[in-house]
Amino acid sequence: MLRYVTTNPGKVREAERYLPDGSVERLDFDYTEVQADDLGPIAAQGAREAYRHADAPVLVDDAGLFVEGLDGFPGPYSSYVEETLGIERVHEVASELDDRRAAFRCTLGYCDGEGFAASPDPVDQGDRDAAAAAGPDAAGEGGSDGEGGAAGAGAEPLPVKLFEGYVPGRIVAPRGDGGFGYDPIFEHDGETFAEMDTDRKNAVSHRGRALEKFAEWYADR
Ligand SMILES: O=c1[nH]c(=O)c2ncn([C@@H]3O[C@H](COP(=O)(O)OP(=O)(O)OP(=O)(O)O)[C@@H](O)[C@H]3O)c2[nH]1
Repeated sequence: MLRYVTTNPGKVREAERYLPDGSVERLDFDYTEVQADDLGPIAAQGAREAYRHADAPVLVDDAGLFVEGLDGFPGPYSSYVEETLGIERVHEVASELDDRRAAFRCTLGYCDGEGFAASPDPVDQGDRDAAAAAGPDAAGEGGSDGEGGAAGAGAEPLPVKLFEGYVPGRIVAPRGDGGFGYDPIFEHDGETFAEMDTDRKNAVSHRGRALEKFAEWYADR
């Protein structure tokens, strides 16, 4: 059984659509988020910590909103900024900007305590190029994020497989009641994410893109 590791029920609601019924359960575990200017190392280290905690295969979901006119802020700090400033104030700050383009990014980190057979990097390079404005290069493959392992100095870190998704949009005044987090102020293709139902959001969202890549790899592995 795969554990989808998050304290955020909104993420699980979206993820369930991609994973076969009964194959996944939520693990409400608040892993340590290392300080990094990118999501990859946070998801990788989180996956290792969650795997050690669960002693079972885990999938960690680290996400963030990258505002172009703010050089990618809040990015990896999105959760903290949502809790402290709140999304209305993020919108106020963004409304002062000439450039209100933004992107959501999601990095999934999978760890089952085993190594992975050599395979093409599941991170879609095209997505990454398109995301140039949305933050620094994020993803890599198992163990390539440079994090230390838990087993002690000199030990190999537990391998982690990363899957990344990205969606472009722009910051607008809040609209809509659905979704969670920054959804009301993030517009993609004329609609905010909070105006979309879960299926429609999944079809275009950063999390949907990352989950699609993960689900395909997971089914074939
Ligand atoms: O409008 C949104 N639509 C999304 O699809 C989305 N995905 C993430 N977020 C927000 O970005 C931060 C991520 O932080 P985050 O990855 O650390 O997650 P989190 O703290 O909510 O839970 P956990 O999974 O870490 O336990 C938090 O503020 C989330 O609300 C989103 N906002």
